[in-house]
Amino acid sequence: MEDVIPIIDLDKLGLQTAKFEDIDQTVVHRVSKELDSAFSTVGFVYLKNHGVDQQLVDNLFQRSKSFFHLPESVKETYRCGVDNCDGYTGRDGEILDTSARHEIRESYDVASPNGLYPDEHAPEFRQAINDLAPPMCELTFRLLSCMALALGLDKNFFGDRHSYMFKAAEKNRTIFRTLYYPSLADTDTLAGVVRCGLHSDYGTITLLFQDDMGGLEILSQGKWFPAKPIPGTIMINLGDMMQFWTSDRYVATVHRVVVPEEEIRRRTPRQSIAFFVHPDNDVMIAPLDGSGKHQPVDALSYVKSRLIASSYK
Ligand SMILES: O=C(O)CCC(=O)C(=O)O
Ligand SMILES: [Fe+2]
Repeated sequence: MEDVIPIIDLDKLGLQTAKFEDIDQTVVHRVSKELDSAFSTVGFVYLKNHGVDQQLVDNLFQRSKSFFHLPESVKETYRCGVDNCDGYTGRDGEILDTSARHEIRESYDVASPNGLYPDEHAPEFRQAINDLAPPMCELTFRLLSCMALALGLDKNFFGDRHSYMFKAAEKNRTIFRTLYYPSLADTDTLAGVVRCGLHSDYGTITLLFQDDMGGLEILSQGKWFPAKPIPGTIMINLGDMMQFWTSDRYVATVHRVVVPEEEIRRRTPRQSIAFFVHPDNDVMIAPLDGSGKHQPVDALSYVKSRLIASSYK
């Protein structure tokens, strides 16, 4: 199958260059253009040479697995809701595609270093998140600067509107989510059962790590394409709020995670880690070009409306 998702080499824009100010402007310019082109067409990109330490990523995959292997009754004590944005969501706890009968997925969300962590039952989970969060935030700020430049804005335009990213849930709904798709029984292969129903993400951008199982697909120009895992890369996709902000110049592409056809892959659990970047709660999202293409909405009201629509329990 043809590869529709471009790979962008961050080169010196990766975290191996300590300070954003020291980065070669030709690299910033190239990456801005490449992000602009990807976000205005397919809505997804792979980043290579991003500089996020793979050991920190592997560690979070491992610590997450320890949590998800706990008994359901223990995991349920950390249950998440629309208002308390930290915690666990079990199978069918969130239905992203209302035509799906079941979405067989588990997740654990945290919105800040001080949120609800399963310290008693998975003591190393908190540290694993909090080791990976700072590089994720720094990389995000660099990407937001490139996106602002590509749109002819001040380079700090988006960064200034994400100032509480992963700092305080009452001020910003950026979510670090670790996902676990359990082994599926034969009865789970019936029509209408998916690992993750089709949806677009709600925020500005999403940074995603996936294991090597595959199953993520994106809908582009009316066709589904696999977004296969490429080791060492981070997948970035655009969310609805950025689509509104840019008056649909950038597209929040619909995606899903399907149940694998091969039995061996169906029986194998899948894991991924998503960093859902959201603007500060009180930021009004209104088309930057002044067009009336979308109704202005504040970031918090928007995310809450989407959580309610996904019958988040
Ligand atoms: O698990 C994945 O690969 C993607 C999950 C996803 O799209 C989401 O949680 O928004
Ligand atoms: Fe998604």
